[in-house]
Amino acid sequence: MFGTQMINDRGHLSIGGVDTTDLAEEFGTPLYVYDTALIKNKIDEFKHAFRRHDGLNWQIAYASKAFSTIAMIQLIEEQDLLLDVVSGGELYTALKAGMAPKRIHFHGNNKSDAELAMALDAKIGAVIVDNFFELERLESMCAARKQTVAVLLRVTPGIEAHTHEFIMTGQDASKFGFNLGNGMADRAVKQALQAPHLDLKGIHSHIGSQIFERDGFAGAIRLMMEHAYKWTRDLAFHLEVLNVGGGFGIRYTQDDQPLAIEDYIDTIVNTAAEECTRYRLKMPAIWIEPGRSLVGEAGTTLYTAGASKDIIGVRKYLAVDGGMSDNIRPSLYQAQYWAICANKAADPADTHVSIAGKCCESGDILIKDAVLPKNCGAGDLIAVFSTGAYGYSMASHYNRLVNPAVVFVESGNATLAVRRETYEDLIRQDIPLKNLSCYK
Ligand SMILES: Cc1ncc(COP(=O)(O)O)c(C=O)c1O
Ligand SMILES: N[C@@H](CCCC[NH3+])C(=O)O
Repeated sequence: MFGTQMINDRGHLSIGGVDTTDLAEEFGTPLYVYDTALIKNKIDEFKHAFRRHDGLNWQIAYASKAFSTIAMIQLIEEQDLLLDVVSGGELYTALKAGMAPKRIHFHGNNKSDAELAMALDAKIGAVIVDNFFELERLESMCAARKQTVAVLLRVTPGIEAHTHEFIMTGQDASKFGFNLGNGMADRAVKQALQAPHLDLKGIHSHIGSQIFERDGFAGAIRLMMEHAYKWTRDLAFHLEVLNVGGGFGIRYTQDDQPLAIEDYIDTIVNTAAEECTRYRLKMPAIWIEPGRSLVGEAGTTLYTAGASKDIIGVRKYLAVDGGMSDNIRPSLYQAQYWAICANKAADPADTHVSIAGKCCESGDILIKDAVLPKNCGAGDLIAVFSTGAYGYSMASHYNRLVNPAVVFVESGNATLAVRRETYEDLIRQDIPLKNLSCYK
């Protein structure tokens, strides 16, 4: 179990000192429950890992794509982190939450003019430029506004991180960034240096997500520093910032063994320092952008079990009141999760079942091989762990299911952070046929 999760004296799972059966009763299911103390602990672990490196200039920006709501961003601001956004919607949420614009960085491989204008209007801290199209547009938009903006260039180091192919981003064939290997990044640096309204601070790479090994980070940094050396020598460009993105792995199942946060940070900082010594470069500021590793383990989804189907000798299904609409990751990446029966948490888990979602897709299976107590069935509460990242943020309305509520729990208190959608919310943007002029 993670953070403040424990089995209380009623034999129930409790999180943040709150019994999950009480949460289900008060807020309904499906329900995303966030252990905010655990989020703060993770933030502290990252800060501590950096502070061990004396004299290092560092920054942590939370990648809000992992879980972006007003309350979450306010928690991030309160913890003194920076914020990454990748769309106008994420930027809007951040600004509405009161995040200081200077502390926001804007990513994305296809930012629209409207999104760039929104970022420039707000005077955000930095734009991470992904491609030549954006580089040119950003310079001309800034010129028209007589405004300068700090930029990093996203580079693709040509590293295949050991993770699911859908969440690898550092390989040569990636849709993201300027390739280091084929001269694209060199041209981008030259072009950015010549752009009078772009203040080139450094480079950024993000090699992928849910990474359990050091090699990918170290390899990417070596390649980036080799190029930084060439840019210093040939273009008199000194790298102020080396942003190595996010991607730090977390525990979804009991078999997962991610590195300690310190290990990731030590690898990053030590590799950068070694390369600076090798090339006689000044150590750049090290920026990171964790998403999953800050919020993933802090999130638990509570479902109520309903129908079951026992195909003797094949498989037993237990269906819950949510599914791929609140957690697309099992269907999209074959992601594995761990679940327990939250109201029978002290009972021995000895029966293999497939926890099925309620969407009209055979692939809507949350956990193919869960192990639950024998008598866990209709009406029981199922807790799926580590759903805090890319669950709520990737939720859909498939089958017109409403998005679940989100509650934050801490020190025995539970507070609603996002209301459950209503059926009325589902049809709010719909326009009746009789009002469609083309139909008349
Ligand atoms: C550019 C960038 N930064 C940061 C992240 C956050 O990654 P993670 O949630 O794996 O830490 C992502 C997502 O993978 C990303 O694309
Ligand atoms: N959404 C993905 C990770 C991609 C993150 C963005 N680059 C996941 O759930 O694992």
